Amino acid sequence: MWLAAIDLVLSRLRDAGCSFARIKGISGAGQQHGSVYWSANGELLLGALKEDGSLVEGLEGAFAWEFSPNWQDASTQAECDAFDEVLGSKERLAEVTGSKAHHRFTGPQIMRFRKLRPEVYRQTSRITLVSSFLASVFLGKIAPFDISDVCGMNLWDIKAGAWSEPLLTLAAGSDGLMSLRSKLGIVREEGGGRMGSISSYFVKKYGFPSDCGIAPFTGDNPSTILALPLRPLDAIVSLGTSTTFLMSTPKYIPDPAYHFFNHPTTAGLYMFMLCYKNGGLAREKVRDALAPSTTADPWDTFNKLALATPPLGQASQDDPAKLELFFPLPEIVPNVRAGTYRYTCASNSLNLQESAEGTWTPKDDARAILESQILSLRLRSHNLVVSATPSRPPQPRRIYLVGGGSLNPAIARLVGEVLGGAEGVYKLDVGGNTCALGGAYKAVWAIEHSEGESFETCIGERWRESEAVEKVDVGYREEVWGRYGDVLGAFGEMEQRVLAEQVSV
Ligand SMILES: Nc1ncnc2c1ncn2[C@@H]1O[C@H](COP(=O)(O)OP(=O)(O)O)[C@@H](O)[C@H]1O
Ligand SMILES: O=C(CO)[C@@H](O)[C@H](O)COP(=O)(O)O
Repeated sequence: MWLAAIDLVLSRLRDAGCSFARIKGISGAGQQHGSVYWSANGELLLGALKEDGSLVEGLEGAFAWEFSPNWQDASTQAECDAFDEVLGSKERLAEVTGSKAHHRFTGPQIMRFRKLRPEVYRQTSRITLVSSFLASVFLGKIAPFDISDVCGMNLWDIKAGAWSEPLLTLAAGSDGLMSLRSKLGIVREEGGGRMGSISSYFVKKYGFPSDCGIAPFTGDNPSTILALPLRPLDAIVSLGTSTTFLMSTPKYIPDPAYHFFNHPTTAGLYMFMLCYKNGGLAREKVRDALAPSTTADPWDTFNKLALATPPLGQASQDDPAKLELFFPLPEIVPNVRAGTYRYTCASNSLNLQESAEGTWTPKDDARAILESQILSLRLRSHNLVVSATPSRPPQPRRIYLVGGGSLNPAIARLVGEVLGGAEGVYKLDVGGNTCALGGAYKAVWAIEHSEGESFETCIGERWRESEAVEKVDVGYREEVWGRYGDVLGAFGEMEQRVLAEQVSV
C-alpha cells in the first residue's frame, strides 16, 4: 500500500504539472515507531528497479513480512515489562533512551515480532523504521536510521550516541545481539546533508535530476517541529487523530511520563513530546452524543456548549469542580484501560471524589473533555517551561495549533484558558499537512545550509510569518489560568487513583 502510494502521489504531481527537474533535494516524514522487515533480496531489488514497472512490481519479494506494526498497536505489555526491568527501572530506561517502555516503540515491537514469528524474523535481513523505509525507496538502497526517529525505539542510548547492548540483547533473545545489530544497521548522526542521489527509477520515470539529493527522513512528530522556525519555549499542539505536544529544548530531563528525542536537525538540542491516543476521535465521540448541529458545521453544538459551560463546570467557585478522563481507547499517558472516569473536587484540589453514576450529562462532557485533554498537557509540561516575560508565570511563550482540530475556535480558546501562552495561541496555517511541510523544509536546510547554519536561521530567513500563522486566542488569562492551576493536583491524583484501581482489579 505504501509503495503504491508513492507512485500514486508522484504520478498525480506529474499530472498536475510539477516540474520534478527543478527539485534539488528530498526529505520526508514517516509515522513514528512502525517497522518494516526486508528480505535478503530487498536491497538488491531496490537497486534494480525498472522505470517501466511500478514500485509494487519491482519490489515483489523485497520484504520478509508484508505488514508493518504501527503506533496504535498495544499488544506488547509483556515486552514492555521486560524493557522497563532490564536496566533496573522504567526511570533508568527513560534516562537512557528518552522514554520508558511503550507498546508502540519499535524495540518491544521487534521483540514480540521475533517471538511470534521466529522464522520470519530469522529470514529478515534488515529492519527499517517507516521513515528510513521511505528514504530507502528514494535512495535505491537501505537508508540508515535518522538520529531523531531512532529515539522512538527504546533501543538507542541517547547520551552515549550508540545502540544500547542490554536492550538489543533483550529484543534479540536467543537469536543474539549480533544478528539484531546487523538487521538494524547504522544510525546517521547528522540530521542534514545528503545520504546519496535519488534512485534512477525516479529519474527515468518522473524526471527528477540525477543529482537530486536524498536527505535523512524523520518521524512525523520531529518533522512537525520543523514546519516553522520554532523558538525555545514555543510549543506545538498537534490536534490530529492523536494529540501530541511538542517543544524543542536544550534541557534533557527524561521522565517515564513523557518522551525525549534527539532534535531532528540540531545536535545538543532535544525534542520533548507527549502523545495521546485519545485525541480527535474521542472528541468526535462526545460531539456525536450531543444533539446534531443545526448548521453545516458538525462542531457547532459541541462548541457552543463548550464555551457556554463555566470553567470546570462550576457556576460558582463553591460548587465542586468537575474533572474527567475520557478514553474510548486505552491511553498512553496515563497508561490506563479504555473507560470514562468522572470525579469532582473543591476549587483548591481537596476532597477529590468519584462522581456517582448519572450525575453528568453529555452536555457537561463538551467542555470537560477539552479541559481534561489540555490539563494533561499542562500537568506534564510545567517542569519544562519558565517565565517568558517577568509578568507571566512559567508557561509556553507561543502555542501553535496544527492538525484537524486547529480549525476549531472553541478548542483554541480552551487551550489559551487552560495552558496559557504568554504571547498567545496561534494556528499554523500552512495547508493540510504540517509534518509534510516540515519534511520539505528539512530538505531545504539539509541541502542548502551553509557550514554551521542552524535550521532555524536557514528557514527563518525564508519564513514569512504573516502568511503562515494566525493568532486565534490571546492565550494567558490570569484568573482562569490560575483556577486551572489550582486543580492540577487533583487532576494528577485522579489519574493515580484510576491507575491504582486497575492494578488492584
Ligand atoms: N472543525 C474541527 N473541530 C474539531 N476537530 C476537527 C475539526 N475538523 C477536523 N477535526 C478533527 O481532526 C482530526 C483529523 O486531523 P488530522 O490532522 O487530519 O489527523 P491525522 O493526520 O492524525 O490523521 C479528526 O479526528 C477530526 O475530528
Ligand atoms: O506514536 C506517535 C508518536 O509517538 C504518534 O504521534 C504517531 O506518530 C501518529 O501518527 P498519525 O496517526 O498522526 O499518522
